Amino acid sequence: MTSNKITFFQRFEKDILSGAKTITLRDDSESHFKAGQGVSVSTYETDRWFCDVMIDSVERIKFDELNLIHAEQENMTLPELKTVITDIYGEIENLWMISFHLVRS
Ligand SMILES: CC(=O)Nc1ccn([C@@H]2O[C@H](CO)[C@@H](O)[C@H]2O)c(=O)n1
Repeated sequence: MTSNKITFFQRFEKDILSGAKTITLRDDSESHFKAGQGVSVSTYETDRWFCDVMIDSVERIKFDELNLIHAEQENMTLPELKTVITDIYGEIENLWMISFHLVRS
C-alpha cells in the first residue's frame, strides 16, 4: 500500500512554502510517488501537516550526477546538498528526484 503522504524535516518548511524548494531527493523506499499525484506534506519531527503538493515528475538520478541545477531547486549550494543527502542516507548511489509544486497551505 503506497502512501499519499510525505514528510520533510521541519527546517525545509519555509523553503517549500515559499516555492524556493521544488525537488526532493529520496531513496528507493520513497520511489512510489507518481506524476499527477496529490500528496499531503507534514513535518518529520512532529507529523504536523503544513501543505499539499502535486508531484510533477519522479526520475532516477545518481548521487554523482547531481549538479548546480539540482542544488538551485533545493535552494542550497551543491556541497550543502551533497552533505545533506549523505547525512540522511549515508553513502548512497541511487536516488529518486521528486519534483513538486505547492497546491495548498
Ligand atoms: C525520513 C526522511 O528521509 N526524510 C527526509 C529526506 C529528505 N529530505 C530532504 O530532501 C532533500 C534531499 O534529500 C533535502 O532537501 C532533504 O532535506 C527531507 O526533508 N526529509
